[in-house]
Amino acid sequence: MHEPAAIQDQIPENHCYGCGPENDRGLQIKSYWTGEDETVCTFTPSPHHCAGPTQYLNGGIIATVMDCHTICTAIADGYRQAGRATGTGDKIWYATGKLDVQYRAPALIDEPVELTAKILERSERKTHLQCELKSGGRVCATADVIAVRVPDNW
Ligand SMILES: CCCCCCCCCCCCCC(=O)SCCNC(=O)CCNC(=O)[C@H](O)C(C)(C)COP(=O)(O)OP(=O)(O)OC[C@H]1O[C@@H](n2cnc3c(N)ncnc32)[C@H](O)[C@@H]1OP(=O)(O)O
Repeated sequence: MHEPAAIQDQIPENHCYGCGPENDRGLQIKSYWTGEDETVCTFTPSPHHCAGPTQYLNGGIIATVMDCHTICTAIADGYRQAGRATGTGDKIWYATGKLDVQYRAPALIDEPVELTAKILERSERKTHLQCELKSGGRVCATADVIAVRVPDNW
């Protein structure tokens, strides 16, 4: 069961290409909590997001949606840990310190991809997450991500 609002719609002033509602030429992914430490996102590719062969999704787009889904999860978790609703009070930002993607199978361009993110560990300065991307019912990519907390003026 999803919380009513997407995480990205609660984070203010985000112009990110992958996840910023303020970027009308961006991918505008939406992520939702499914549990204490887990989130999901469904992304529907457009034909121009293709790889060399037109039936498969481009690897950079795969990395982008995994990056944005996990970093937005870390940001929302930062607010949760602070005991605040996402986007309220002083801004909490995380940037990608590490994004290690394993491409395991080609992802189809003409089907939505399903992403899950799981928080493995968190400390004051960083959050360690794992991400899985499925297409056509199989795992096509996994990622190991370190989100690092950055100041508002980053
Ligand atoms: C207003 C701001 C907006 C921000 C973005 C909006 C995002 C919206 C959503 C966007 C979604 C898309 C998001 C994007 O696209 S974000 C864009 C892509 N990312 C970047 O451009 C990041 C560039 N790098 C930096 O700014 C700094 O190097 C960062 C901030 C990453 C670290 O800075 P700094 O070096 O000063 O940090 P520290 O030394 O105090 O270390 C702190 C802790 O972090 C650990 N660590 C650090 N690096 C790594 C690493 N590579 N692997 C493993 N661990 C690492 C480190 O060991 C330490 O841990 P501990 O020893 O405490 O245990």
